[in-house]
Amino acid sequence: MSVFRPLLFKNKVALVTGGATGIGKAITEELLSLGCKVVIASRKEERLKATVQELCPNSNRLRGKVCNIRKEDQINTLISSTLSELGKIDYLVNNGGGQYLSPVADIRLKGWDAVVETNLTGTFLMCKEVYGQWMRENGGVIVNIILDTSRGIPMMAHSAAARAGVDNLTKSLAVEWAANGVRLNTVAPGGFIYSPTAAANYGGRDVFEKARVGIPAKRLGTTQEVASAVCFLLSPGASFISGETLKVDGGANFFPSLDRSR
Ligand SMILES: CCCCC/C=C/C(=O)SCCNC(=O)CCNC(=O)[C@H](O)C(C)(C)COP(=O)(O)OP(=O)(O)OC[C@H]1O[C@@H](n2cnc3c(N)ncnc32)[C@H](O)[C@@H]1OP(=O)(O)O
Ligand SMILES: NC(=O)C1=CN([C@@H]2O[C@H](COP(=O)(O)OP(=O)(O)OC[C@H]3O[C@@H](n4cnc5c(N)ncnc54)[C@H](OP(=O)(O)O)[C@@H]3O)[C@@H](O)[C@H]2O)C=CC1
Repeated sequence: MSVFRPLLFKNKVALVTGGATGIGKAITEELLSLGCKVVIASRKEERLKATVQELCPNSNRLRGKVCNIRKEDQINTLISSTLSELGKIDYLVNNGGGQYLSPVADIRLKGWDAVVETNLTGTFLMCKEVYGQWMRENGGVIVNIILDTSRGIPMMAHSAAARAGVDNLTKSLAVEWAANGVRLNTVAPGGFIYSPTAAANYGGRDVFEKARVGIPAKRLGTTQEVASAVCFLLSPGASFISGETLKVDGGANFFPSLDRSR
């Protein structure tokens, strides 16, 4: 059940990358329930179609658009087609991203570049394009999803470096674009938010279950718990918050026994 007041969100237009699965899908569901129109964008068309069919089969309040955030021309088209169909973009959620597990010594340059392009460069391009085409003149709110990198992330060093870059980029943009009415914040889920798609990338649910011991609450986080944080930061309730990083980790960051290398 949503904790937000729909009046604050009604008829807002939101663009959510990676919005067809996992955390992005929970954000999409929450925004739809609040009355937003939502565009979800990612690489795999079949996932987009399935989510549109599941969440909004009989209305065009939810649209799926294929876009690889590593491709500048595809981002340009995503933003321009959203604006021509829906007339505005009030909210951008840069949630699409990911990585693979590897010790640093085994990461090849091509793999490093793929992860940095996906997570850091992709977020930079999305922010720059939505600002240039809409938010510079009209304002808006951006939330960037990262990983909590505050203690480094062994086996995911490429992604940790890229996400720390996103966190810092967010702070610079929050200052540069404040006078244009644009707010940006970062949400940092702490490692273990269970979703079937996330688990599939890392060998199944067991990998996530093993993390319970390192979480003070002794449970995994849910995708809805990340979505709530995102919607708070999008809402007018956060209208004087910009450049901040909000961890959603059940306090795990303060729990020293967490062994992140497993
Ligand atoms: C332990 C639990 C952690 C929980 C916390 C985190 C959770 C999450 O983040 S959940 C989100 C999970 N979802 C994803 O990670 C999906 C998105 N990920 C990807 O798409 C890939 O990991 C990507 C970012 C690297 C992009 O892959 P792809 O489009 O396939 O990239 P390329 O074809 O350009 O490959 C480039 C290069 O990258 C290396 N590489 C890619 N995958 C792997 C792998 N599984 N193992 C080792 N190396 C990999 C490799 O060098 C590739 O080049 P080639 O060797 O020539 O193929
Ligand atoms: N689950 C967790 O414990 C945590 C997750 N996160 C982060 O949260 C975000 C969502 O992850 P989660 O929902 O768990 O996992 P998912 O694998 O379900 O989500 C990743 C999404 O990103 C999309 N995506 C990946 N690469 C690209 C690309 N190049 N262009 C466009 N879209 C892309 C994927 O769609 P497609 O493959 O169709 O392109 C997919 O929808 C990610 O950034 C993840 O790293 C952070 C901390 C913890």
